[in-house]
Amino acid sequence: MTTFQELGLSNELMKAISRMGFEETTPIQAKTIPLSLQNKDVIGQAQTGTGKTAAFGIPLIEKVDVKNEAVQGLVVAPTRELAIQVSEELYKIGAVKRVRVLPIYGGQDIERQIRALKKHPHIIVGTPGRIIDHINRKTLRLEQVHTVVLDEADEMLNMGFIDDIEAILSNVPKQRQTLLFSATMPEPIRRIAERFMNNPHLVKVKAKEMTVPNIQQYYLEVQEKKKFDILTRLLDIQAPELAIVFGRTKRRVDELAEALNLRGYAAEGIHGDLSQAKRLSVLRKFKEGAIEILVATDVAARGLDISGVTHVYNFDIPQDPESYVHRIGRTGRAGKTGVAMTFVTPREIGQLHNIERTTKRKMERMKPPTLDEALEGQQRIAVEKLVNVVENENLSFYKRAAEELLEEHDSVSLVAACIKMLTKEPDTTPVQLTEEPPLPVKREKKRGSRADGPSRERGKKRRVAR
Ligand SMILES: Nc1ncnc2c1ncn2[C@@H]1O[C@H](COP(=O)(O)OP(=O)(O)OP(=O)(O)O)[C@@H](O)[C@H]1O
Ligand SMILES: [Mg+2]
Repeated sequence: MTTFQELGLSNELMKAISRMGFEETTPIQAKTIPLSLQNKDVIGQAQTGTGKTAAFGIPLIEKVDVKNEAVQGLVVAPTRELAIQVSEELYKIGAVKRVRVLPIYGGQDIERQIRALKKHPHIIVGTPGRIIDHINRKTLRLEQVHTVVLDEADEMLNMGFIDDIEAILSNVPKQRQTLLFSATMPEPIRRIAERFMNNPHLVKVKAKEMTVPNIQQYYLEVQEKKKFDILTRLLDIQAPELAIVFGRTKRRVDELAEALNLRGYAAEGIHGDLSQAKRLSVLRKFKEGAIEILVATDVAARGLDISGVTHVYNFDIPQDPESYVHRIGRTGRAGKTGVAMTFVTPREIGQLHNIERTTKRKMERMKPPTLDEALEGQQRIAVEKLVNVVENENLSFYKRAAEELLEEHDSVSLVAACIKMLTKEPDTTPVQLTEEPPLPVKREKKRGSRADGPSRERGKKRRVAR
């Protein structure tokens, strides 16, 4: 284990890092921070939730000259939510040093961003489209940028952002450092990376499997028509603290969120067709626990770090192994445990094996639970609630009534009645979901072909809207 002290960081950074509660470096941080501090180009690959943001954020912030008012660092991320989250983490790392960090992304009032850009941020974190917008309007100047980070670089290429990235990089000095981070680095990205980078060091945190060991992975073979009933039974049995349910298309996400609400769950959907304000408010409510289930397309699969996500459900099997790795990586972060459940229709078993081959990890088969098992699950939750009240609350006010009741009824019947009243019986309200055709059988990964409708943003041909 390496401590941050051993990396020779400034006192300002040390103070900020200890305020963030980080004690030791994670492996990717220990391996890449020294290289980045020496201005080397780095391709960093490590499992989800293992601190890649700070791995590029710490050296980036360390190298900022706060007296210089020019933009010195540029971080590019594939989604708006991720740009915001990364900028928040960089802000924390740079809080003591007083580094100014600004997120810029589509869907936010451009005039407001222009005003914020005039306040001389040192670091910009943005999505490709909006960064280009500002470059073209000359409201963002990048001549003094010394470090460029591409977070989730492979996803940006999947989404067809390659031309945008090239355009952005052509506005940044050639003598710069380029850092590329992701949990997955399929071969094509490494080749393309060579074009953007100068003799990059490939740092891969050695792991037997592509996914973290603290996520339990299961699959359930389920007929398309039965998926929804099985999902709600699982929710009743597993009682996740916070859960993310991934669906394949925007329509699917809308329908699932509505159906879950019909059955009494606090769920909301997030996908690329919602307004930015709506996307942010849904995510905020989820983080605060006001909704317990986030239903999402792959737009929420990458990078998002939400503590308390205990379960990920792949209602539809992901289109490619990389997507699987990132989706399930929304749980089991920073050493916590998590559970991932993937539904597979009989015709999609080939895709399941394809995922297992790539991740080098077998998912455990789980039998779909019955309605009785769901009821047992709910009963168990009721019992836990009851025990919790017995052990932790002051019941003196209720004891007299209890004693009177016990004179007329036996204690077992009374407790059974309490449990019955507290148990939420599984809801079987009928719901309507449009059937999704199974994924086509394919061995080769096809890029940029997620069946999630055409993109509305800047409509390039390979771009995927989610
Ligand atoms: N050294 C550390 N000690 C403790 N916690 C850390 C450390 N570094 C990062 N973390 C925390 O771990 C969590 C995951 O970090 P981060 O989001 O950077 O992961 P990631 O590797 O980028 O994952 P993904 O591949 O999903 O994007 C965050 O909450 C972060 O604050
Ligand atoms: Mg990340």
